[in-house]
Amino acid sequence: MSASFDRRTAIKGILAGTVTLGIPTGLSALVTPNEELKLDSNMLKGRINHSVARWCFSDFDVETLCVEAKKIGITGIDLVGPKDWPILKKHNLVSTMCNGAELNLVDGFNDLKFHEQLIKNYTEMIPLVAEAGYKNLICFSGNRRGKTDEEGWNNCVMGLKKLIPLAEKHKVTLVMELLNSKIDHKDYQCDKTYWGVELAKRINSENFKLLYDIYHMQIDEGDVIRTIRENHKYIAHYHTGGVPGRNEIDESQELNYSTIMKAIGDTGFTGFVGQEFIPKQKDKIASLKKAIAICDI
Ligand SMILES: O=C(O)C(=O)CO
Repeated sequence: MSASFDRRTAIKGILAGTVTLGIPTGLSALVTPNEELKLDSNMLKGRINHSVARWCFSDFDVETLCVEAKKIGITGIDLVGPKDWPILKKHNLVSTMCNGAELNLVDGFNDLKFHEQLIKNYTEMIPLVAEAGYKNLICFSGNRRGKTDEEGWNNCVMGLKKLIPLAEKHKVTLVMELLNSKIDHKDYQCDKTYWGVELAKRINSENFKLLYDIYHMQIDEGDVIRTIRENHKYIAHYHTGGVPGRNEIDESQELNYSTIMKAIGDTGFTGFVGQEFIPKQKDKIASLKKAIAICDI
């Protein structure tokens, strides 16, 4: 039996539902760049809830991204604010990680001088998120700027604790993103899982959690699966991205996303995994489709 016959048989099996999608040696290894991957929402196993980060697909308008995302089984769009929520609603998609209350990534809750503006922004945004029926609102530590871990934790606790009663009342979770400070976000303070987890422990509310960005954490600390297993109760959301380069999450990069997804699934996670890679291939939707196939476990 030729290798190409094997591959075609396996692809047919996937389409017929007799071969499992997302196995580590599976779909990504079976589909060459020239072969179209057939994937639609009915073919997914449903153990992972899929979303996609709006900014990575900024070549498309929000409406087009909604249409294309829906076709391949994505049910949420990450990092959109109130202006675009009506478009998502029209397509029955969830705003899975709302944004719009943050100042930016470098000026965050770890610095008292930003608290007045941040508390105003989040106090206005939390009820809007709840009214729209959404759950997660992103926030950032901000850059360290010479602060010790302890100073950063204390300042974040002071600012965030003022918002937690409102978040609890509206059943909205404030989600702080872990970003790497080695390559992409030099000096960002919430750059290691232990730092975010310690903050979550001090805030001690189900309405404060972490966004574990697999791309960023592979760069800054590695040890992805063990870290997820040990800390999943503090994690509300995951982001993907190929390492190095933050491009496609396929065989061109170092992480085994199918295995990571299985580990996430095994923790009983019911939130969303957002694709947050910058597609390098010309057909960006084909890249997104393949990412969903890899993460469908
Ligand atoms: O800007 C980044 O690097 C992010 O991951 C934001 O979500």
